[in-house]
Parts: sequence; structure tokens; C-alpha cells
Amino acid sequence: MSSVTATSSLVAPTTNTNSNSSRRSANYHPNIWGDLFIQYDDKEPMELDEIMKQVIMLKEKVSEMLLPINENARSPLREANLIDSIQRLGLYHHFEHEIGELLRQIHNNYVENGTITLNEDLHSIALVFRLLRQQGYHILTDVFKKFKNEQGNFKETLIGDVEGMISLYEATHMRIHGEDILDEALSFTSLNLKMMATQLNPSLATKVNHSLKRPLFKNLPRLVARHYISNYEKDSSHDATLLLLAKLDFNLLQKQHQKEIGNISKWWKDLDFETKLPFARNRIVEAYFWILGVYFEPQYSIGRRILTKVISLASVIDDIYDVYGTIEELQLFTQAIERWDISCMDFLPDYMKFCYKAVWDVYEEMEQEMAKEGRTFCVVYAKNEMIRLVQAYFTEAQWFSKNYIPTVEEYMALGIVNSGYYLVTTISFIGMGCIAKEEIFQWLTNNPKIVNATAIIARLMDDIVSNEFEQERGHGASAIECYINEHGVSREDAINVLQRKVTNAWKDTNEELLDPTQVPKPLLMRVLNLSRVIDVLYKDEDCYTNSQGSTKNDIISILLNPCSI
Ligand SMILES: CC(C)=CCC/C(C)=C/COP(=O)(O)OP(=O)(O)O
Repeated sequence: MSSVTATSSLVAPTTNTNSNSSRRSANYHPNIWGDLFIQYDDKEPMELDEIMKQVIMLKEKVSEMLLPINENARSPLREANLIDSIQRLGLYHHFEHEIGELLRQIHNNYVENGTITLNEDLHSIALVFRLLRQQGYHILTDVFKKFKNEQGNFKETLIGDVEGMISLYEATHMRIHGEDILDEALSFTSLNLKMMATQLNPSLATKVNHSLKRPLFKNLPRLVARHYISNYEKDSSHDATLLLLAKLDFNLLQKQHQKEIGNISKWWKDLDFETKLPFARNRIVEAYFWILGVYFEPQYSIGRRILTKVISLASVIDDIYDVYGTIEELQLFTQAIERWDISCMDFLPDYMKFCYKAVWDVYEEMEQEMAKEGRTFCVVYAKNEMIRLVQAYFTEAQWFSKNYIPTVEEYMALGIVNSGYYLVTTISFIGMGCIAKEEIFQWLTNNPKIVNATAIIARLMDDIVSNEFEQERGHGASAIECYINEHGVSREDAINVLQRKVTNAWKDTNEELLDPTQVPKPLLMRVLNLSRVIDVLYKDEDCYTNSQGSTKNDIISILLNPCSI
């Protein structure tokens, strides 16, 4: 069954749109934040000048640490550990140039034909491997062979080396296709670290469990920083300059983020969707958290504002299609978006009018912001992706209304679009300034591998964790039902196959991040970050929709709790 667009002429609905008995309900929990964040909208942070001066001074000192004057005093391991700390402390964006240069030198001096030549322990090798690969270097995995025994298994003696095991585990998340040794290393380290955690002292056990739950490469940089700053402080060998810089910088950025979410929360409250569309998820703070995962750096404030608004509206639109709207209303809404004409609003039921107008206004805001930068050319790409998204939502609603179970191939073709990740990637690029040239937006329309990969990760991880809940309330077939229907396998087997597809999508992502990249790396970092958000929000359950658990704690840790100085 092919996808159907809603192109016939618009006719106003004849039913009273709020009393249709076929409407479903999802019983989402209400907004858990109340008006907490609105207070930050007009709060002017005090004493920032003094803090900024201190930050500038500390940054100079750290730059000096990264540029040793004496060549003979160099140590690749000292440097690798310093880079690792800077990255984990959330300071990488301040020292990109210096770190790039240091890693280039490590690569020049200690890598031959792709192989690391350092004769060091597991921790050091795995750390250097991870840092170089993260930087985009093609580093071979054969350096790990020496940690195997004659039978070809990882040596049992490594199990007691907790630091080495954690470093190897962290490195495995950078693996690409064909790297069996890293697949084995992941099984070996995760299995043994899990077992060992029960026997370790509490602080080491906490460290191990945290890595297992939130591997560094798949975690969000702000969460990593907030967590690591506390741990780094407890480590007696910490560098006081680095620690102070990390804390001040984190707090400064947190103040900026608070102001942004304060402003966005005010916009959301004024829309009053809580009263006008009470069936929809009310998750503005969670949406901002999502986008903070995409870019946290100070210069991306406009991108964060627009993208948060767009995904919070996409979330409401998803609920209109999935939960509340009748198929006739959904057809009207789809047509109205396809035409992108404010007069189409007249044909919509009231609850849809509010949403349509909000979408219209956010796109106007986007247009105005882009006009200031002389980049209005990109708005049409964002419009086209919104159209593609509602068309995909509509096809999904039609499949559901007809009890149609698509093939896995049909499902995935649609799922890549209805994940919303093409829309979100496109708008994330809009917020990136002049490096996002028109040809980059054209590149996006050709389904590039890395964007498909993030959309697959989003679609499948969401399906795997939210499937039972959604099926209970009535929802179209997810990837799981499609797979079971097509292949006649058990639910467990279907989930295993889909999980392998997620693993492969991560390998595609890692491959596409190696140099030379198809488009500038800062843009690809947004795509990587989008996958990371999914790993944080959808690993065990749908923690966006059900945000009272780990998401609430994560938001408190990065948006409400400053670091104590
Ligand atoms: C990336 C975007 C647009 C995020 C907005 C929020 C959203 C739609 C989340 C998925 O909800 P869901 O789990 O109900 O989605 P689905 O209905 O596709 O399963």
C-alpha cells in the first residue's frame, strides 16, 4: 500500500470536533515543572562580568597547559589524559584548535599505517584509540590483538584491571562495520564489568555502572560534564585550574540556558495548549533538554529556540495524528500544511487551528531570523520537511484505520520520515550559521547515510521501548508487529533483529564521521548528538513521554543545579 497524500480540495468538517466518540486517549502525565522555568525569562544574572574575566584568565592558563614549550617534556599519555579530562569537563569547544593540534602530533608520532605503536597498558591504548578515532582518524583495531590469548579470547587477567576494562568498553562504542574484535570486546567488557560491579568498592562500582548505563560516546556532553565535574573534584590528583574553569563555565552556560528555557516556557504558556489541546503531551522543558543535547554551545541560542519550538509542536501534532484526530480531520490538517497558506486555517476544527497558527508563527520567526543572516533560502527546506512529516503521520494514521500491517521495508521507508529526525536535522542546520550552505540542504534531501542512520536509531529505539504501551491504547503496527507479521518469529527474536539494526546504524554513523567527511564536521556533530539524545531518552523506556524518572533528574542536574564553587 503506497503512501497517500491529502491533496483533494478542502472542505470544512461537519462534525463537532471535540465530541467524536472514536477519539482515543493516551493519559499522558501532566507537565511536571509547573511554571518553574518561567521565572528565568526576565531574570538578569548578576556579577557575570567578574566571572567572565576569571574564565578568560583560566582559559589562557589551560591553553598553555596544552602547548608544552619543551618538546622533550612531552608525554603522549599525559597529553591523552589531559585531553580526555578537558573533553569530559565540557570544555572541548574552548580548545578545539589546541586539542586538534596535539592529537595530530600524537597521530604523527605514534601511529604507523593506521596502527598505534605505543607499547602501553590497556587503558592507555584504548584511550588513545578512542581520542584519535573521535577526531576522525582511521585507526586500525589490530593494536587490541595483543590483549588476546592463544585461543583468540581476551585474556582473563584483564578482568581485574577495572580502569583498562572501562576504557576498552568506552572505545568499543566507536566501532565501524567489520571490526569483530571490538564487537567481542564490547561483550567481554560489558559482561565482566557487570559481574565485577557487585564486588567493587561503592565508588568504583558506581563508576562502572554509570559507564555501562551511559557510555561516554553515546551520552550528552552537558550530562557528561555535570557528572564528571563532581567526580573529578573527588580525585585528589585533579588540576585545580581545570576544575575551577569547568565549574565557572558550566554555571555561566547554565544561566544562559535558564534564560532561554524561561523565554521558551513563556511562549508555551501563552499558547495555552494545556487548555486548548489537553490530550497532547505537555513537555516543553523536556523538548528543550532534547535540543540542548543537539547543541549546548553559547552561539547556538537561536537554533535552540527555534528547534525547541518546532519539536514541541511536532510532539503535539504527533498526538493529534496518533491519539485524538479523526481520519477526516487529519486529512484536512495534512492538506493545510501541504498548502502552507494561513487561510487554510478556516477549514480546520478549533483545536487544530491553534496548532496550525503556532506552526505558522514559528516558521515566520525562523524566516525573520534567517533574513537577519541573509539566509532565508533555507526556510523552504524546513517547510518541505514539515510537509513530509505530516504526510508520513497521515499515511500511518490511514494504515491504522484500515488495520493494515506494512512490510518491514514499507514501514521503515515511512519510519525514517515519521521519526521526525529529517525535520529536526534540517532545522538544526538552520541554526548553525553560514557553514550550512545551500548545497548542504540539498545534500540532506538525498537521504545521506548518516541522517538515515539517526532516523533509524530514533524510529527503532522508540518502537522497542514504547511498543507495548502504545499497542494497549491502540496504535498502528510498529516495527515489531511488522517484523513478526512478515517473518513469523517471536517478539523477542523480532526485537533482537531490530536491535541489530540499531547497532548497524551506529556503525554507519561512526564510519561517516571519519575523515574526510562529506559535509563539515560541526554539522555532522548535530546528527551524532541527535542519536545520542535517543540513546539517553529511549534506552530503557520512553523517557520523553514519561519524564518523571531519569529525565527529571537529568534536567535538574543540568538546568537547575549549579556547580558549587
Ligand atoms: C523528533 C521529534 C519531532 C520529537 C518530538 C517529540 C516526539 C514526536 C516524540 C516521539 O513521540 P512518540 O514516541 O509518540 O512517536 P511515534 O508516534 O512516532 O511513536
